[in-house]
Amino acid sequence: MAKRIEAVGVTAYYGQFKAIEDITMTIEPRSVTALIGPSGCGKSTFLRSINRMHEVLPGARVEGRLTMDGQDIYDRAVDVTAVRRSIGMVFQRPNPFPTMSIYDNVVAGLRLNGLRKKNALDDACEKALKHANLWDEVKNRLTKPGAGLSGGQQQRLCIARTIAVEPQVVLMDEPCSALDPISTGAIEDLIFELKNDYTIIIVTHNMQQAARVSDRTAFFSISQTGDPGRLIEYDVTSKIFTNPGEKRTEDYITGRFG
Ligand SMILES: Nc1ncnc2c1ncn2[C@@H]1O[C@H](COP(=O)(O)OP(=O)(O)OP(=O)(O)O)[C@@H](O)[C@H]1O
Repeated sequence: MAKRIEAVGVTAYYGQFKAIEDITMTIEPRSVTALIGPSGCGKSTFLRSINRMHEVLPGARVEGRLTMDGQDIYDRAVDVTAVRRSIGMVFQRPNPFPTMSIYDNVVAGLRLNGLRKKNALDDACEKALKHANLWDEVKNRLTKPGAGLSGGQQQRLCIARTIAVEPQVVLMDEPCSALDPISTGAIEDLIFELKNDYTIIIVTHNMQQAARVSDRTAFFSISQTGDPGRLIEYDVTSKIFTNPGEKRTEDYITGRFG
């Protein structure tokens, strides 16, 4: 299921503004890769370039090459919907469909893909909720609204919704920033389990979180306001946090800037 993502010379623009420049990195399957760096250095822009969400904004475009197991994500022959289905995304704020039940939230993507059989939907719903460590908490109220869950439960519901369609890669944009420490711990445990099956890329402002959950860490930064974000250093997480190769990385992780 999990696939390797390769970025070669990826540059992304909002109109004339170059937000990131020349990002080259390989993201290994069945691993967690954290993207860290000061505000505005382009972490989210890079993340959204991976599943072609960036281009949704008017005037936004991506240059360079992004591949998933060697297949060009931006190839003209590629179906954008298929890309977004195979590269799922979890956002900062839990965003369950507010009027839908827990069950309908989880199977929404499967229904969009044409799955209709009740047994198959039931099985997929249970499997995704179990995988998201939410089943026991919601199994007796599947028909109740997803919006009635706590913030942390809603985020796990969104993760269940994302993995129900069995993506190959899961992108997470600060998935815990709206959650309390206990819910954050539950999501971090879940991320650790999910990496057995998925390639996970997580943007986080929380350095301890990056150190706890990721195998590799990419440090992005900008030289000055108006400049594009660049990848400064990318290495195994323990190295980035104990013995970084770049002074800028060290300054950032020790809190000297950012
Ligand atoms: N919709 C947009 N239109 C124009 N510029 C944008 C847009 N979104 C982001 N930018 C700019 O692109 C640059 C990179 O933004 P991005 O959100 O990717 O950074 P980030 O590292 O994820 O920041 P943060 O940590 O604050 O979320 C910033 O200068 C930002 O102002």
